Amino acid sequence: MSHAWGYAANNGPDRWADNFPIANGPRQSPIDIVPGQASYDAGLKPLNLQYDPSTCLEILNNGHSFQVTFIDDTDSSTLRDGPISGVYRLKQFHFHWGASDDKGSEHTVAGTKYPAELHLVHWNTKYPNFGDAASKPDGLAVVGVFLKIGAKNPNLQKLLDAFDAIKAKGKQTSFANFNPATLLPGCLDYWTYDGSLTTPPLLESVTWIVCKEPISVSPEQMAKFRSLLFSAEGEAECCMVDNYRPPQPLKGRPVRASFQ
Ligand SMILES: CCOC(=O)CCc1ccc(S(N)(=O)=O)cc1
Ligand SMILES: [Zn+2]
Repeated sequence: MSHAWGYAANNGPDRWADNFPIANGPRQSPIDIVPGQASYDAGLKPLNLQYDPSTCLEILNNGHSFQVTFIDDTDSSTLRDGPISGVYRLKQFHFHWGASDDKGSEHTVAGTKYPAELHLVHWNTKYPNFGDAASKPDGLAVVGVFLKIGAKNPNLQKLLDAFDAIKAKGKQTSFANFNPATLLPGCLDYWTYDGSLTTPPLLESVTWIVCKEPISVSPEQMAKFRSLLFSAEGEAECCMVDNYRPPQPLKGRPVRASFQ
């Protein structure tokens, strides 16, 4: 029985290709974004994010990150325009972070790592559901937002205040009326490229939309992220940190910028 994937030496990113050979595919994520090599595309539209807080359902520890899940049976919380065509529905958002403030993001900018990265995961409504969309080259769109050490972020704090109920793997609790738009930066300039899920099954179905401007997180708030556990209740405690995949080869892919 192969052990489940994770971020440890024996099941981490360097071992994922053992069970998921697409890990060495042509459009893997994340990548290092080099601003000087990105092409400004005047045809790229502004992002159109419309989120309804009443679609917010629960917050859970899935053993890899913490995730806030949304009701996605209507077009109440959607992403339109930007680099995509059609309507994509918000399914969930989650984060990746480091054991210290010098690492944690998945995408990097000219080699710079941020302490954390937010992913807002949307699926293309031309397909019947998330699972089906995740297997299509234009099935998913993920908005990435970097977190930078600075002032306490009151909107992030609403998430962190729920952590006592989801400390261990498999724990979940109801989480209502949260507006994910409060986690977006003021400026929605972005880079975009064709990529993949950054965790197994690493499916090459993601249009990545990475915001240039970070949001703030305080050192104390980062410490709260690191208080979550990879481990379940009754298991030896293992702090949830360094749950990020490093940048992958670009393999000739264009990276476009919505700004000059
Ligand atoms: C078909 C089942 O696939 C899944 O459940 C994938 C979930 C999943 C969603 C988003 C991401 S990320 N870090 O690339 O934003 C990784 C994994
Ligand atoms: Zn992610």
